[in-house]
Amino acid sequence: MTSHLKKVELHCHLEGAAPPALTDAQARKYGVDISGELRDGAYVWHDFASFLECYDKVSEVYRTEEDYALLTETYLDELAGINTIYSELIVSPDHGKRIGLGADAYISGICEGIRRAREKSGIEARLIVTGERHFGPESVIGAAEYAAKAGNPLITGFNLAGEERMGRVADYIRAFDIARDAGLGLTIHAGEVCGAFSVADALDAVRPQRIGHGVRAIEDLDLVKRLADLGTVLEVCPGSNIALKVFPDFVSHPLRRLKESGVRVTISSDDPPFFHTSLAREYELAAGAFGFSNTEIDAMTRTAIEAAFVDEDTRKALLARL
Ligand SMILES: Nc1ncnc2[nH]cnc12
Ligand SMILES: [Zn+2]
Repeated sequence: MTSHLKKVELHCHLEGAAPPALTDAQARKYGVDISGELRDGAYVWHDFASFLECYDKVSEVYRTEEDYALLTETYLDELAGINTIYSELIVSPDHGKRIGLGADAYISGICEGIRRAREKSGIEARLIVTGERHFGPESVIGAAEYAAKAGNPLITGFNLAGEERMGRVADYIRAFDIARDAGLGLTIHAGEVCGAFSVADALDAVRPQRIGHGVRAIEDLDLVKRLADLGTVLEVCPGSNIALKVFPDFVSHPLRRLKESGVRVTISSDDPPFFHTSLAREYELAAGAFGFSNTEIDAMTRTAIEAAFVDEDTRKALLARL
């Protein structure tokens, strides 16, 4: 049983956390036909590409600052309700721009949601601005420039998400240089849809502190040793990996092998309702499907706090709450 454990999440896409019932209400409010993407209370997709399309379409029904405040508050309230003390939300100012809301209002709504949730439960949250590979390298540079110039203390990291099969990490070095120079923490989606080469690419081109997923590093044991030696933290999302068929089942999922090889691993939910999961379920899977003891799970949560993109005072306070 893990319900009593304190929890931390480093990898959750904000729009990917949108509860289907809320999305349905939003679609009705704006008169958007979302029946192709949302049916019988579940999001509809059949592979990684159609998942990304579904994600982008769902995002389109969140249109105002208040919509984003509500979405953020709703998700953080859910996390706080399962004893989560810290959450990093992956956000995409490009989505704000695409719906005509604009990046500033998009971020401002999200920050209001964080403020409301923190006031109720004390949950801490930070934002990881992401560029989306499938929006092209120029847009990724734009996202990095936005994050760097925002001067928003809640924006503490930069990520690269989206279609991993589009381009190589080296094509995005400029964006990461901008983010690094601004003092942002760096993480990259790699080794999810693409194999070990993609994780090696991320280390060679950028050397981020963390990697989103990274689980297909298991295909190259020298690379696994490199990750362990560097202390790179993996944001592992087992439920997402199984839903997207990165691995056929939990028995073949490499979370335990990576941990036992000395790689620093953490657990997150990625896009919970899209993958029929939740952070609560991911912690239960860690105990059930992967057989970790509560002490081992607490150690992963501690690793997540150690790797969180926060100032040292906040890190100390979070460690004290564990
Ligand atoms: N699992 C995932 N991989 C890459 N990009 C994403 N955007 C939302 N979820 C994602
Ligand atoms: Zn992700």
